[in-house]
Amino acid sequence: MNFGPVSRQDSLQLKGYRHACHVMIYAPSDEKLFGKIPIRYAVLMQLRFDGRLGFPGGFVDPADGSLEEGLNREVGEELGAGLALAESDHMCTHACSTPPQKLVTHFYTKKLSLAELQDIERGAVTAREHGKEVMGLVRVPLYTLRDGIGGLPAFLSNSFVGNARCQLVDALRSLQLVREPWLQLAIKHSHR
Ligand SMILES: O=c1[nH]cnc2c1ncn2[C@@H]1O[C@H](COP(=O)(O)OP(=O)(O)O)[C@@H](O)[C@H]1O
Repeated sequence: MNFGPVSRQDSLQLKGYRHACHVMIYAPSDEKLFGKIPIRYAVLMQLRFDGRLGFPGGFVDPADGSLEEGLNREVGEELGAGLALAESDHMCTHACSTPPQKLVTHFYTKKLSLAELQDIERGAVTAREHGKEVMGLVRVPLYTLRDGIGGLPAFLSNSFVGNARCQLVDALRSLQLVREPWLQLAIKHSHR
């Protein structure tokens, strides 16, 4: 699937496309792995029913009224959390015209405190779609271990749905959650 960037506004004029909205929830963390490797940020993704990784969210129905109302409905079903995501949380939009479906993906990011993010993790196991469409939330390791593979490079080697992998890398870069040289190395050493 080939996704290209498009503005949120222009994407809404596209004919025959379905729209999907997804959100990356993250929080600063001063925790350390094994007491020494800084975690720096907790970043949430989810393991989906199809075995791939993606972000919370989904298709927006015309009945939803707005993209953000659709996103909040999907997030409620998947996480059981009322996040009240708004247009100001929007980060980027991409369109893909490759068959079988014309798709626009809208991506949002939301910074929370670690305590708020942990509340979402706890609540997610009681959400409607837990164990069905969503197999569980996962945190993205942002560090790279000494072997050069463990951590972010190995995580990026997983299978991702749609353009979720690009959304993750772009967000880590633009929000400066991972420093550029480490991000470059992680991409280079991932099995993709
Ligand atoms: O995290 C993501 N980022 C980008 N695209 C995604 C992500 N998750 C799913 N998609 C794509 O968005 C569309 C909607 O998928 P999803 O399974 O989230 O919707 P649904 O829960 O409404 O069925 C699918 O075409 C899928 O390829």
